[in-house]
Amino acid sequence: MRSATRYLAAHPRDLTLLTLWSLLEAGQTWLLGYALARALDDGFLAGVNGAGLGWLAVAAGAVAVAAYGTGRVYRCVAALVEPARDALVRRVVRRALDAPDDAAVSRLTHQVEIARDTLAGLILVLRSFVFTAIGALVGLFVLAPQLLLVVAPPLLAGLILFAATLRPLAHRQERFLAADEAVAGELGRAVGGLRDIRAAGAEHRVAAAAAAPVNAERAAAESVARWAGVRVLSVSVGGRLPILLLLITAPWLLRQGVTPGALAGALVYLTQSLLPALQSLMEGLGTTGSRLFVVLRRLLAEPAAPPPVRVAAPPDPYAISLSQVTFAYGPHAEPVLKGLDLDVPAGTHLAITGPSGSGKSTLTALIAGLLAPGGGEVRAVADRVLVPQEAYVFSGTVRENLTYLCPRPPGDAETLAAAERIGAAELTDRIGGLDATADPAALSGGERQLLALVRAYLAPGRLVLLDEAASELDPAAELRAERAFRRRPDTTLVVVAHRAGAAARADLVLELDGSEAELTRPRSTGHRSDPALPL
Ligand SMILES: Nc1ncnc2c1ncn2[C@@H]1O[C@H](COP(=O)(O)OP(=O)(O)OP(=O)(O)O)[C@@H](O)[C@H]1O
Repeated sequence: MRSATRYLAAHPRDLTLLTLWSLLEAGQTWLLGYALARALDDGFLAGVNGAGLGWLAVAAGAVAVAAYGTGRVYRCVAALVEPARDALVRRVVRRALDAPDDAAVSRLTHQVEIARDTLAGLILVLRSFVFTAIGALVGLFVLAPQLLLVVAPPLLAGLILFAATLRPLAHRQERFLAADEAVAGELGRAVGGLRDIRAAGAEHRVAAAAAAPVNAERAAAESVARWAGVRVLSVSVGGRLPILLLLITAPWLLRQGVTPGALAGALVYLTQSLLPALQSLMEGLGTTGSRLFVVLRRLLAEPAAPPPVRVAAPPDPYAISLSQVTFAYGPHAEPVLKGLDLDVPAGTHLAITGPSGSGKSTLTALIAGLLAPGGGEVRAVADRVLVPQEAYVFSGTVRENLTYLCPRPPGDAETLAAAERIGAAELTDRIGGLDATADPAALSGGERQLLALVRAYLAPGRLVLLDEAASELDPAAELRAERAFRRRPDTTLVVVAHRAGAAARADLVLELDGSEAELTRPRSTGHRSDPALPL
């Protein structure tokens, strides 16, 4: 409620327009009863049929004018609701990128649309009730103030009763939904294991376990039904009791000087305007409101953030230092790495090789801090950039794609120079320059990898981890990109390499094989003066 009020307060213009157009509706409500009263008193009952018909024509004209206003109202509601929907979509996408889960697509499509529709419905219903009530109450007062004495008290009592049901009913509906989900979860598990349940003769135990959530759901449903009953009572008190009272007190009202036309007009206000508006309000707030409440809660709930992996700084002169690192993907899984020690001096080019599944990507993820070791310690310099095999290119300009890892965007000359060094200059030209839009689907795997490599080159990381990041480039292009990183000042380069040449070019080679690891220095180095290597 608070965030909805804050949101509406942030859109004063649309809210003002909505109010102004809604006033037309209030005017029509008022005119409907008033014109009928006049048509009777000054027209048909006074024997002047022309005047009666004239007043009825005025009422009909008012309906047409109000219909125009209603059309405008819909536009204002759209202007209010669409930005809310966009904000929700942004939030859902950000959350899905931070912590992807299976429900992200449902949230993005189904739930956001429900939120938008229900929010629009709610604004329409609330607004309609407020303005209809204003129009009807003003009309009653204008016809005869005594009418308000009869109508206002039950109407007020009904509204108070209704307001009192809002919170308890919403809570009970939420409890019911939670109970419903618990039943679905319990039954889902049981259905998945039906064959085993029958084989083990465990039907009674499973049924007993399912009884608790089923009973809880039944109790929750009964509680919702009780409060829904109170809500129906509030419609009767607020919308129907005034009609009854008006009929019962009709003789008294006539004695007080209220005209028959005014009485008929009052009945029109009550039956044609107030009662339907009250019913829509209760229906709207009751069903739509709770739906919105539940959906928004889900959409806005923050996911449980995975605990950050802390990677401490390595001792000098190393960029990476691993001691006795053990890692397995599950408590009962074979360890991928077992007791691995590795010290990589800053400025070194390390190649990690080994057969498929030997743990090369796992090791780079541990160094990058994406995985936490099960045992031992991983230490690495803080500024790191990891380029995975699946290069990520998004629909945006080439410039945005190349520079989005830079805290301060580099100039165009620097960006183009980086593209040139990596060997992507021809590609950026072909796409249409830095301002052209990159279409990820139209680029080949190798082209996407080139863009990701330039992005990593421009990023401030002193430790660059290339996990088969050039696997789709031809050997010459791969060599060029690799050389660019080697020549980049103050850079430690770790390359996961399948090609033999890539390993031969490195200062150090870590060969992984099962849980064994061997660190060697290839014979053909000599392009760089290494600090004392821990071999
Ligand atoms: N998320 C995961 N959950 C469970 N097991 C995984 C997961 N990721 C990798 N593994 C397993 O861990 C082992 C090492 O995988 P990893 O991807 O690190 O090997 P790799 O040497 O990089 O392989 P490749 O050369 O094929 O890319 C493999 O047996 C793999 O099946």
